[in-house]
Parts: sequence; C-alpha cells; structure tokens
Amino acid sequence: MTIDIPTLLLALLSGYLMLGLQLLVARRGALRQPELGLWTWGSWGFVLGFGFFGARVLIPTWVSVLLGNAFIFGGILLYVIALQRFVRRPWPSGPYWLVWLAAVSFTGLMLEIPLSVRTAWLSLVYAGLLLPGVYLVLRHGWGGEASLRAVGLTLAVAALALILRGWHAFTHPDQYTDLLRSSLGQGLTFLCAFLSLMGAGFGFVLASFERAATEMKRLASHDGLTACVNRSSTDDLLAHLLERGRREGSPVSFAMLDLDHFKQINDRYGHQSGDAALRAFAADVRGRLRASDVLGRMGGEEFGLILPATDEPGAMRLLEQIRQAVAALKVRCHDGREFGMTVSAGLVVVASDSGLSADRVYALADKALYQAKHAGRNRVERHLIMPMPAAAD
Ligand SMILES: Nc1nc2c(ncn2[C@@H]2O[C@H](COP(=O)(O)OP(=O)(O)OP(=O)(O)O)[C@@H](O)[C@H]2O)c(=O)[nH]1
Repeated sequence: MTIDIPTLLLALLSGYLMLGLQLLVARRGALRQPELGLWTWGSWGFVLGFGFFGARVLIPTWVSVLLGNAFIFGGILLYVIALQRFVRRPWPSGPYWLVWLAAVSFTGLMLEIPLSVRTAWLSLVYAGLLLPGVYLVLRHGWGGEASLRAVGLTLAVAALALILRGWHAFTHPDQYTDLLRSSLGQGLTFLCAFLSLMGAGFGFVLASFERAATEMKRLASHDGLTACVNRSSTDDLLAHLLERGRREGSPVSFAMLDLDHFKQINDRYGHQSGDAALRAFAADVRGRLRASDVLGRMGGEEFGLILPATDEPGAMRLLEQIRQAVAALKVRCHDGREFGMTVSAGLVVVASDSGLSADRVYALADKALYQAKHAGRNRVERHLIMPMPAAAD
C-alpha cells in the first residue's frame, strides 16, 4: 500500500480551507472569543502552508519550501498561543530557548540541504513547538471542557508522529528525495501528524462551544456583575432550603442586605464605581460564608442571604461581622479617589416547624430591613419566627 502524497496534501488543504472558512463565518456571529480568533488565523496558516507545498509544480521549489514551512510554523504557533489563552495559564517554564533556536534555524535549512535532513529537522522543530501546547492542555485543561482533552491527546499524537517522521527521514533518507514522492513510511507519518492536527483544529472549536454553553448556563442562574446567584435562583433555593430545614428539624436564617445611600455613591463617584462597590461587597460577604450558605442578588443594591442550619445567635454574629467588615471596606475609583459604604440588614430566623412559605419569609425580612433603615441604617434588625403552636384537639 502507498499513500499518495499529492492527494493527501489536497485533502488536508481542503479540510483546513473548510475549517478556516467556517470559523471566519462563525466569528461574524456570536463566537467572538479572542482565542478562537487566534485559532482561525492558525487554520489559515495551515491552508496557506499546504497550498504553497502543493504549488511547487507551479512555483520555484525554494519559494514553496520557504513559504510553505513559514505558514505551517505560524499556524502551529498560533494554535499553541490560542491553547495557552484558553486554559488561562502562564507559559510553562522550561528550556524555551531550545524551541526558539530550532525555530530560527529552520530558515537556514531551506537552503541546499538534502530533503531527508530537512524533513528530519523540521519534523522535530514542529514537534518541539507543539509540546508546550500539549503540556498546557494535559496539565491545566484536563479538568475543563471534554473536547479540550481530545485536543490535547490529538496534539500529543501529532507531536509523536512528527518525531517518528523525523526519525524515519533520518534512517531512510532514500525515501525522502522528493516531498511529493509517495512511500509508505513517509505517507503514514505525514498522514498521522497532519490529520491529528486537523482533529485538534475541529476539537478546539467544539471546546469553545462547550465553554460558551457552560457560560450561558451560569449566566442563566447567576448575576453577571457580582457572580452571586440571581433572584429567581435565590427564590428556588430559599424554598428548597426551608423545606430541607423542615425535614431535618433545623432552623434556617434568611437576611435581606441593602447598601445604604447607594444612590449617593453613584451620583458622587459614578456608576462604574458603584458597580465596583457592588462587586467588592459581594466578594467580601462571600468570603465569610460556609459552602452551604447562599448569597443572591435580588436586584440593584439589595442582596438575599440564606443560612441553612443556622440559629439566631449564629446568624446575628455573622451579620454583625459583615456589617463591620463592609463599613471598613474601601473602594477605589478609576481616578484614584477612595470611598466607603455601609449596609443595613433585616434578619428572619425560621424555626423548622414554623410552616412559613418563602414569600412570607421574604416579606418579614423586608420588614426587618425597613426597620433597620428607619432606625438610622448601618445596623441589623431581626425578626424571630417561633414554631407554630400545636393544633388543639
Ligand atoms: N452602579 C450601580 N448602581 C445600581 C445598580 N442597580 C441599582 N443601582 C442604583 O442603586 C440606587 C438605589 O437607590 P435607592 O433605592 O434610592 O436606595 P439608596 O440610595 O441605597 O438608599 P437606601 O437604600 O434608603 O439607603 C439607584 O441609584 C440605582 O440606580 C447597579 O447594578 N450598578
């Protein structure tokens, strides 16, 4: 069996052309992630690279070799940078100068050097360029999107195939007298290396889709500004946790928290600083909660805090800590000015057998909050719900 190299080149060229075109079209729509942009240009690098390799029947060989390799080199580089951005990790430390040395030296190899030596060397250079990307995905992207795992594995196969191709070219120079000459060893490794690069090409697009879908799911239940759960999720969670408290015989505390005179903060320091204050407040409060507690943004500068299995002294202690911490918090405006804020809270402690609905708990917490505002703000007011008296026989 032989694998016809010109046909293989044509197949790769058309495959990358399709990928590049589809990515260009997709990016005009909702898929605007910058790393997908890098991937798109990387794919076009492969289109041009394979195009120049195939065009050697029309253009001088040295032009085909130089430009073909330059574009493939750029394509691989853009793929690896896109992977690094995708996993949001710094570059791994390591002997990077080796990769760059290899990359720089590749232009010299375009000259009058036997094809087998050039093939061996370039295959190793390309494998070396792929390895940081493989490392980043396998080390830091493994727990994320399932499609990214497939990208890491296919790139690892590509790197391995390129190393094998380098070794094969070195040990069988007679099979590498012409790039377009078909031989089994040359064909198989070429096929394996570039098909796995292509698999990674499509895999990365799927991983980007996967991430966008996860983000959409998160946004459906969370507030984009503060990363707290949103109003409707808080409603559901409160009803669920009240029911659980009832079953388990434990009290549930619920507090409404409202930043004081927030309108003045917006008016004095600007809406952006107001947003920064909301983010700082939410982050500070979240940092004080147990994993089972829930902080929801009910709207504007109003938050709902659900504390399962928490009695009145425990809830009061936490709310008082929050009140003091918020009063000590400093937020910096973009012009360098700093400002502070205070918060008022209305607490309801629901005994396990109170039989109260979530709506009623909201109303009572709201009432306690109103009392806190009325009594001068920057304070916590509480409302205790006692167990329902046993029904008379
Ligand atoms: N920056 C920013 N401001 C918001 C956001 N949502 C609501 N606000 C502002 O929050 C302010 C709420 O004002 P009010 O309801 O009068 O309450 P307040 O000024 O905090 O007064 P008290 O609650 O009585 O202490 C309004 O000016 C809203 O525009 C937001 O997402 N970002």
